[in-house]
Amino acid sequence: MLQSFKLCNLVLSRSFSGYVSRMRYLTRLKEDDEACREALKSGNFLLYHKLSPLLRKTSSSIYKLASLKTSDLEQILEKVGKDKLFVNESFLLGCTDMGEPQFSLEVGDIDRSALEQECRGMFVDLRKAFFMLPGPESPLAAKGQALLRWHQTNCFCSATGQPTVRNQSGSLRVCHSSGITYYPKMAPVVIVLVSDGSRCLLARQAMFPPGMYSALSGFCDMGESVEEALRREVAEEVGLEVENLQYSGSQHWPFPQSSFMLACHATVNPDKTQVNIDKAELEDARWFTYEEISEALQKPPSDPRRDPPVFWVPPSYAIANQLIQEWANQQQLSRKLHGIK
Ligand SMILES: NC(=O)C1=CN([C@@H]2O[C@H](COP(=O)(O)OP(=O)(O)OC[C@H]3O[C@@H](n4cnc5c(N)ncnc54)[C@H](OP(=O)(O)O)[C@@H]3O)[C@@H](O)[C@H]2O)C=CC1
Ligand SMILES: [Mg+2]
Repeated sequence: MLQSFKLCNLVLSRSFSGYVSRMRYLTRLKEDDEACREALKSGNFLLYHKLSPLLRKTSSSIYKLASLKTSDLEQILEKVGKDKLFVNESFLLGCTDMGEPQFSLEVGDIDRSALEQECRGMFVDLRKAFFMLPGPESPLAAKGQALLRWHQTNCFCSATGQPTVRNQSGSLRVCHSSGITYYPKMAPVVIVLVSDGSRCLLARQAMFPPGMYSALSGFCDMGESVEEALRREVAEEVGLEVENLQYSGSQHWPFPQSSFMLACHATVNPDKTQVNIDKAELEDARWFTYEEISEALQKPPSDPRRDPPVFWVPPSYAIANQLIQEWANQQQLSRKLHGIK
């Protein structure tokens, strides 16, 4: 018993110190241009063509993010007529579990099909890539795109109009004229699954694919807490007052631009569930039963051409799905406790 406890502690402390040293290494790469240039010599590179990540089919016909080593990337660049120093345009993303630095590089000014051929892969729109990639790779693909997009849209100082200059890692941009430093930003968004105890409230915007309903969401206003934003959004969009907020988790969401999703559960008084929809924001909002939700969770997204559309919920990579899943699990448990089938 004692031995297994010691072993467990050893494993934990090893992985902990491994994690800590990786994070310290990344901090150094962010702050020290010279160290980052050195790291580029032994990096792993994710390529994006006009913000679409490069994917590669593995032997088992599964798609993965294509990750190229520095020497391979330099060779490919030379073959497509680009100077190998172009690797220095990359941005630092993180590092692998083995401590190898990872970078993202936009190659949109190089011929797409020549690159696809040389890299034995294909550039895929990020929304499609989310459906194709194994779970843990989607957030990395999104992070790489978000960082590239931020640099592409923050080339000038908003105070002076002068060009901003990146550091080597891409963790910031500086305007040398005003001295202002700009850091990559995400917009905070609250997302909430409202329950009345036995049903949950889902809504759809007119732009959603047919049949898809999701949890309520909205951008935080300047100066608001998560709790304030969440209560306001629910009041604005469906005219209800929520209570008992409970934090569930968070997610970086790249569509259409970088949002930082903060996901919560909340309840309403079961006697005050009449929704009053803000039609400017939402096409519909409805209460769904446990049976409807558990059926939707078990089936893949509906065929968008089906008429009338079938109800479905966001796919598993969206934090809305996590909220809905958690609510269904909690309902299932409480039904079991009360002997309901
Ligand atoms: N991962 C997930 O599970 C989910 C993610 N989301 C994401 O959450 C985000 C917010 O959802 P949504 O319900 O549409 O938000 P809101 O309810 O706040 O409605 C969008 C409104 O906010 C405006 N807006 C756009 N960008 C910003 C910003 N950065 N700050 C403040 N206001 C802004 C828009 O104006 P206009 O368009 O007129 O410029 C629009 O009127 C979206 O990016 C969406 O993709 C939503 C649900 C699930
Ligand atoms: Mg909204």
